[in-house]
Formats: sequence, structure tokens, C-alpha cells
Amino acid sequence: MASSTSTMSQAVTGGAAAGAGAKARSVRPLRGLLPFLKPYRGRIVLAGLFLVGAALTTLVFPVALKALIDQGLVSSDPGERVLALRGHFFALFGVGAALGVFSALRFYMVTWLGERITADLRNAVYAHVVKQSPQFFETTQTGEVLSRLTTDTTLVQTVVGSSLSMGLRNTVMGLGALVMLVITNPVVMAQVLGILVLVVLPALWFGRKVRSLSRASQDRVADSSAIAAEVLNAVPVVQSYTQEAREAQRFDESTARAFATAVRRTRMRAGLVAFIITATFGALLWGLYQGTQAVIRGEISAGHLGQTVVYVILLVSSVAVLAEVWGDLLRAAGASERLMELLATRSPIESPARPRALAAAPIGSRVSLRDVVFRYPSRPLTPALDGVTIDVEPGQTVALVGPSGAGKSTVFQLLLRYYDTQGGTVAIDGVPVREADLGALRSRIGLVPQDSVIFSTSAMENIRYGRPEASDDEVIAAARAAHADTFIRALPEGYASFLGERGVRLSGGQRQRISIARAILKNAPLLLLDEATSALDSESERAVQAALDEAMRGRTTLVIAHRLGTVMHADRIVVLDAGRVVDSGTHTELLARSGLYQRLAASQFSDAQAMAVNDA
Ligand SMILES: Nc1ncnc2c1ncn2[C@@H]1O[C@H](COP(=O)(O)OP(=O)(O)OP(=O)(O)O)[C@@H](O)[C@H]1O
Repeated sequence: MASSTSTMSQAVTGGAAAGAGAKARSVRPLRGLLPFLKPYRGRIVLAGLFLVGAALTTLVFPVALKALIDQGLVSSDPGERVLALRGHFFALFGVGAALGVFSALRFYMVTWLGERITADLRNAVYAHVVKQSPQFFETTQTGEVLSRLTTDTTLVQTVVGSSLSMGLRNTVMGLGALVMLVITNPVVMAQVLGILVLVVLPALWFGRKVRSLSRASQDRVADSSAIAAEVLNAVPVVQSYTQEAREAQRFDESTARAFATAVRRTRMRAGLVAFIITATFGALLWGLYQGTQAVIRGEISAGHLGQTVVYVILLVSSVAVLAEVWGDLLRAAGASERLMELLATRSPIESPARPRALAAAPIGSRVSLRDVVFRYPSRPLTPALDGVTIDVEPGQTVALVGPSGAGKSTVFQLLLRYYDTQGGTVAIDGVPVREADLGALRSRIGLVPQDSVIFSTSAMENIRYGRPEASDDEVIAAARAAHADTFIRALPEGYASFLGERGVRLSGGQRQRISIARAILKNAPLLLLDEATSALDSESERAVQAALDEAMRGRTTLVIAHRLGTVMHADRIVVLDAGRVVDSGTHTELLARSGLYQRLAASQFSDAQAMAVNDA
């Protein structure tokens, strides 16, 4: 498990930049966020103005304070003094009110930006990940991606939505205080500055350590998310093997690792905080000491000292906050590095720059596989298909049969161009799939997978997934053709019934018919049908078979057949074994001459049916 994140980073960066996060030591990865900030330039400028406004009012405060002390307290006439003081207090209140308004506006703007940019970042990462080829998901666990989408983006949000503005505000304030100190008290200033440099340099060193630890800590969190996502998808199996305690233990160990890494990071950060506070206090007291000496010597007024003290406090606290913010920025840099890596992944399967148009397919697609050699990227030594040639004329139904692992599903994966072949060509409607636009290619194909996929929405929307612009009537017509209309109407709310996550509220046969209805609605010229092997009762089986017959009408169909009804209706049956085509012909021809086919017929299709055919 611990290696899973490094596997992922290798997968997403091709291995080249793997481990780069541990070595990089700057906030530079945050630059990856710039494109996300760009659309909001206007708002950023506005936020900047409010921020500078708030910082400047803070800087005016000590000036007003000096005036209060030196002018409000000097008049000898008590009446005049009260009036003068009142005026000065009003001025101070005015400064405070301006500070309040500017701070509120800045807070609103900056938080808005943080939320907006995080949402955009999440959307971009998600949209990018769903475009990845299956190869990506062979090496990346969904839980990890989910963790990137939630925890990593949240870290970025902290930065954009607060740390960055805190950083800017304190930079402006710190610089302002610095300038004011240089003007009003250059000697004290030089001394305080010298001490601060001694504070900042070691703080930077600490910061680097914090950053690499924070990336490690995020990785450990992603590990436990990956475990949770996997197990939560398989709770019934976990329970049937009574492995709840073991799974809880596995999760426990993973969170323990995350905790240990977080503790190391926190220890480092705590050290940083202790150092900064002590050192800055030292600087502050030094300044104060110098000031009191100067007042005693009569070099400066009490008001001047008050003003200087406030500026020194401002300067020092700004530096302290900046060091804190620096730590946050480094953490977020770690997170955004991971996000940028994810965004930089190029899917090996992409549309060509100049795609070729597919020929029209009025009565169904033409499919041709020529000498196809293919190995799965994760198993580069074993060919899943080894010199496979299959031709299907428009409108034909061709059944693929063969023992488990023969390569039947692989043929489908290549037609959908989930992978590219290493040899030979796969063509649909006269165009090799590599040369066609991916969207155009896949819109020609209706897929009914072995495990029906049901989304957690209504029956109506589940079928409409096949063609989102279809009207309700078209959806119902497709459901009727798929023999699904009757059972859907019998559901508590008919077509509006919620089918539950992954269709848990339907039977296996019903799920299949929804899936078939979806493909019928898509009305693509090529249908890829992977029949379910799960045993259905005979009534359900008849309904599914009738639905399939309907789905095959008027188009080319390639079907991975597990039912006798299907192979008997097929124009041709292709027998695959260990990645090669070993025979092809009609059911009767193959039954007469192919030993493998006879064995398959006897075992794969139900015995009673096979016997019936033998008898016939
Ligand atoms: N993603 C993958 N990565 C590596 N190898 C794979 C992958 N998918 C399938 N294989 C391997 O490729 C070979 C062909 O698999 P395929 O799924 O095409 O068989 P199949 O004929 O459809 O089998 P079944 O009837 O059991 O579904 C098998 O040896 C399988 O282990």
C-alpha cells in the first residue's frame, strides 16, 4: 500500500518526475495555479486594493496615536485638553472604522476567490481524470484520485482563500512599518532589521523540511482513502468472508502511518513557531529598550516612542505571520504539485490532430481486425491477442466464443480504442480506429457490458444516458423494445423511481434490460454485447434474450456469447482460444467439426439446451 502513491506518480509522470516532490524546495509549484487565477483578474485587483487599504489604515494608526499623545496631552488648559483629546479619539475611531470596512471587503473578496478557484481546480482535475484511458486506472486507485480532489484542493483553498491574503497584507504592513521606522527612527530600525535577518534565514530552512514532510503526509492520507474506497465498494464480500476486523485493522495501520507523518510535520512546525516567537520577542524588546533610553536622554518625545513601538510590533508580527504563511504556502505547494502532476498526465489514447471521417453506415458498421497483435501494457510479455483477423459485414451478427481468458473482451476494448494495438489494424467503417476522432468512433458503438452499470438516478435518466437529448417518449420506446417497460412501470414511482447506487434496488436481469434499453436508445450502427454469464431464471432469461434480439435488429452486432439462443441466431461464430482465432462458421458447422466448440457448447451454454441442439 505504501508504494501505491509512488506507483501513481510514476504512472502519471511516466516515471521521469517521480519523487520530484521530495526534492523540490520552493513554492514554485504554486505557479501551476496561475492559469486558474487568470479568469478572475478583476476581482484579484479589487481584493488587492482592499488589502492595501486595510494595511495602510493600520499604518496610519501609530501616526494618530503619536498625535494623541504629543498634542492631546500637552495643552496646559484642562478644558482645551479634553476637547483636543476628544478630537484625537474621533480621528482614531475613524481610522479603526476604515480598517474594519477594508478588512471586511478584503475578507469577502479573498474567500470568494479561494472557494471559486478550488471549485475550478476540482472540476479541471475531475474532467481530466474521466478522460484518461483504462491504462491510467490500472495503476491508479480511485480512492487516491478522490483524495487529491478533496484534501489536496482544500489545502490549495486555504492558501488562496486566506494564507495568500494574510501574506500580502503582512508584506504591505511590514514594508510600510519598515519605511516609517526608517523615516522616524533609522538607528532602532537598522538594529531590528539585523535581528530579523537572523530570524528569517533559519526559518526558511525549517520551512523546507515542513514542505517535504507535508507532501509525505498528504500521500499517506491518500493511501488510506484508497483503502477505504476499495473496501466500501466491496462491503458484502468483506462481510461474507467476515473480514471486517481485518479491514478495519488495515485501515487503522494506514491512518497510523498518516498520523505519524503528520506528527513529524507538526513537530517541525512547532519548532519553527517556538523559534520565531522567541526571536521576534527578542527583537521587539531590544527596540523598546533603545527607545526608552532615547526618551530618557531627551532625544525623542514619548509620542515618538509610542509610535515607534507600534511600528516595531507591526513589523515583527508581520514577519512572524509571514513565516507562518510561508509554511502554509509550502504545504499547498506540495498539494498543488500533486494536482499539477495529475493534470499533466497525457492519456496515451487521444484523437489524432487530423481525424479521418468514418464512412456512412446506414445498415450497420463494417468491422475489420487484421492480424491484430496486442499485449496489455501491464503485461507486456503475454499477447492477449496474437494475429487475430475478424471481418464483419454491415448488418451481420457475429458471436465470439472461447474459454475464459481467450481474448473476447479484449476485442471489444480495441474496437472502442481503450488501448492501441502493437501490430495489425482495427478498423471501423473503413477507417483505422487510431485515425478516427475518438468521439466520432465511440458514438458509432453501443456497448452492453457484462456487468450492467446503473447510475444512482431514476430509471428514466438511466436509460436516457444512451442519448441525453432523447425525449421521454423515445426513452419509453427503448425500454419497451428492451422488455423493460413492464417492470419499470411496476416500480413504486414508475420511470421516476430511483434505482439506488449501482442499481442495488433491481434484480440482475432487470439491470441488464435497463442497460440494453440504453444501448437501443443510443441507436449506434455497431453493437458490442457482452452477455452476462450469471444464471437468470428461465423467464428472466427469455426476457433478456428477447431484449437482445431487439437490440441487434438493423445494425452490426458483435456478441460475446454465453447463451445458445444467441449463437444460433448469429450469422457466424468466431472461436477464440489463447488470443488466436481457431475456427469460425455457423453453429451447426462448428458443432460438427470443432472439438473446442463442442466442449464449449456442452459446458458454457446450458446443458439441456446443448443436448436439444445435439438431438436436432
Ligand atoms: N487490463 C488488463 N491488463 C493485463 N492483462 C489483461 C487485462 N485484461 C485482460 N487481460 C488478460 O488478457 C487475456 C484476455 O482477456 P479477455 O478479458 O479478453 O478474455 P475473455 O475471453 O474476455 O475472458 P472471459 O470470458 O473470462 O471474460 C487474459 O489472459 C487476461 O488475463
